[in-house]
Amino acid sequence: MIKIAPSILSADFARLGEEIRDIDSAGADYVHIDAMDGHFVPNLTIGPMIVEAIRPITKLPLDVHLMLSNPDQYIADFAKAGADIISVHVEACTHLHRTIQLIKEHGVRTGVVLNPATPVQHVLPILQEVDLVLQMSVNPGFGGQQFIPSVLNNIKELKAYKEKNQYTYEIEVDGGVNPETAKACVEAGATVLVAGSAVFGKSDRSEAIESLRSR
Ligand SMILES: O=C(CO)[C@@H](O)[C@H](O)COP(=O)(O)O
Ligand SMILES: [Fe+2]
Repeated sequence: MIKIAPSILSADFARLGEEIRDIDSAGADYVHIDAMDGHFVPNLTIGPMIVEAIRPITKLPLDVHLMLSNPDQYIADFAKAGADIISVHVEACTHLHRTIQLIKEHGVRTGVVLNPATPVQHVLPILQEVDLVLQMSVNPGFGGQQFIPSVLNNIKELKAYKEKNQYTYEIEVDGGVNPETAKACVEAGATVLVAGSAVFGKSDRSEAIESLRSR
């Protein structure tokens, strides 16, 4: 069963609580939270205080995608705020293994993220250690961008490596996912689909989530 992780970056922030309750009752599997620092990516968004505020609203796992130049500095804060999964960009981590261990020490599930132009080879040594691999299908920083089809090759490689080594990591795709691009992602091996505009841009969130899941 494919999991759907609506990205609250495209939610109405003035009604964030209601928006999260809405996707929860509409059948979302995770709440995807994009934390951006204005340095690693050219945008500023959500910090641990917002994660803490969201935590009591839903029992869904909070899937926190860190787009920060120095993720180590904030992992404890996001963990204490209630994150269930914390994913860090391989491009931002000088000592990736150490960063992944730090997330584990806080009892949080771990994820590693690849930008569209990052070769899968860059994460192979860490795949044994992570619960999730997040393949970006747009350049990170903004919602509502167009899907980059070349990432499908990365997804296929991640799936093949997982099967060959009998690993259990989830393969999550993030950026420009809609019912059309979702089909290709799932065929390539994606198990979790992040969708911002394709869920929050629609008035009927149940229908939006279902059309992604059934693509
Ligand atoms: O991490 C990011 C963007 O950097 C994403 O999670 C976006 O929020 C996805 O938005 P859509 O492309 O689905 O509108
Ligand atoms: Fe994201």
